[in-house]
Amino acid sequence: MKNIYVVGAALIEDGKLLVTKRNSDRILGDLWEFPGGKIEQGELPQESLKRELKEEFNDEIIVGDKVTETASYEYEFGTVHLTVYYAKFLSKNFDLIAHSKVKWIDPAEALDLNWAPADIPAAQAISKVNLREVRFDEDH
Ligand SMILES: Nc1nc2c([nH]c(=O)n2[C@H]2C[C@H](O)[C@@H](COP(=O)(O)OP(=O)(O)OP(=O)(O)O)O2)c(=O)[nH]1
Repeated sequence: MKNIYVVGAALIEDGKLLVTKRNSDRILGDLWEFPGGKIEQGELPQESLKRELKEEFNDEIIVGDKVTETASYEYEFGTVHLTVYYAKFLSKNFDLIAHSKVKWIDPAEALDLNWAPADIPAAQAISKVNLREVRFDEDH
């Protein structure tokens, strides 16, 4: 089975979480996810995340701590190992290239979305967090 290493960003602002819906024509189309993508050879996960957000939204981000441990899910096309990191925007262009929809939600609402299956542990973890208390290195 093919292993696919993926990073996602839990982008937060004013206590809200940004969630994105995958375009219909992609693998796992129309499911909600954390924006991000595959880790490429030689990249640190945090570097992949910054590159993906630049590609997908044309935005710069700051990457913080992991939301929870890496979750693995066996899809028919391979096993995705997904790690989600807290992040925040430095710019906000939001060019929608890979997504059909984005919205800001309260953490508790994360439990109601139709997520890509690998995302469910991270979504559940975030649903219990007061996002206003999430700190980034530069805040210390
Ligand atoms: N970006 C992202 N991908 C996820 C999440 N959850 C999840 O199972 N995946 C899967 C979907 C894809 O198989 C893989 C990430 O690849 P990707 O986002 O680059 O999407 P893709 O395969 O459609 O694009 P490509 O690089 O092949 O062009 O991980 C998530 O929260 N974010």
